[in-house]
Amino acid sequence: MPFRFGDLKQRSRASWEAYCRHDFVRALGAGDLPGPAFRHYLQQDYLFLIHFARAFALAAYKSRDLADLRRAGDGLRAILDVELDLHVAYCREWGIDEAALARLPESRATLAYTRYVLDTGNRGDLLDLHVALSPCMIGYAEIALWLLEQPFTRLDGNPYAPWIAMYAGDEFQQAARDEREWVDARLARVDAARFDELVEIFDAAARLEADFWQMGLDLAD
Ligand SMILES: Cc1ncc(C[n+]2csc(CCO)c2C)c(N)n1
Repeated sequence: MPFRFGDLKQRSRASWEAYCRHDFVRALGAGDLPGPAFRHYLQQDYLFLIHFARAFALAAYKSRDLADLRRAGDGLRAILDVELDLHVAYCREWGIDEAALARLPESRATLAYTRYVLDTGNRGDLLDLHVALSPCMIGYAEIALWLLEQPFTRLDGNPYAPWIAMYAGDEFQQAARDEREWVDARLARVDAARFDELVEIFDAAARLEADFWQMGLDLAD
């Protein structure tokens, strides 16, 4: 049986659940996440996105054919032209201006996660890097859809409703599906020993995503 993305989730179930069902996520859905926790998360996410963009540049470097090179280039451009602009606008609504973002000290959770992804890509190949990126790329899309199904989620008067709508929206859902397809196609060709290595990377990245939410809740530096 060829391996698929779902097998990565299955093998890392505890870490994946801890990430996707985190208290921060539930509070976003219920609309009762304290404002300072969201603001702290947003600020650190700005720094996260900058390193994430670098990871796509690394994916370009690690690409062996034009299709993968284009995919990496498109991902990098999407972060620079769409994601970061949206993020800065979102921060402004939450009273954080861009000059303040540029001066932010990086939290340990941001440092750990982003540098782990970059190191994984540096020492490994393009599949290692994509597996390290997949909890971010695919997890947020799953989280947004899950929230829309939960009885505790309310959208009326929820200050986080635009956040949920953005990740539940067609553009993000399509990007997540594309990523999943790419990973599925590559996983279909790996043996069990190689899959074990990839599970280790996936599990670490999922744990680091959960730590990122926790950093927001704890206002941790
Ligand atoms: C900690 C953290 N993890 C995941 C995302 C979500 N995300 C970041 S870039 C991207 C798609 C590429 O354009 C997605 C889905 C985030 N914002 N912050």
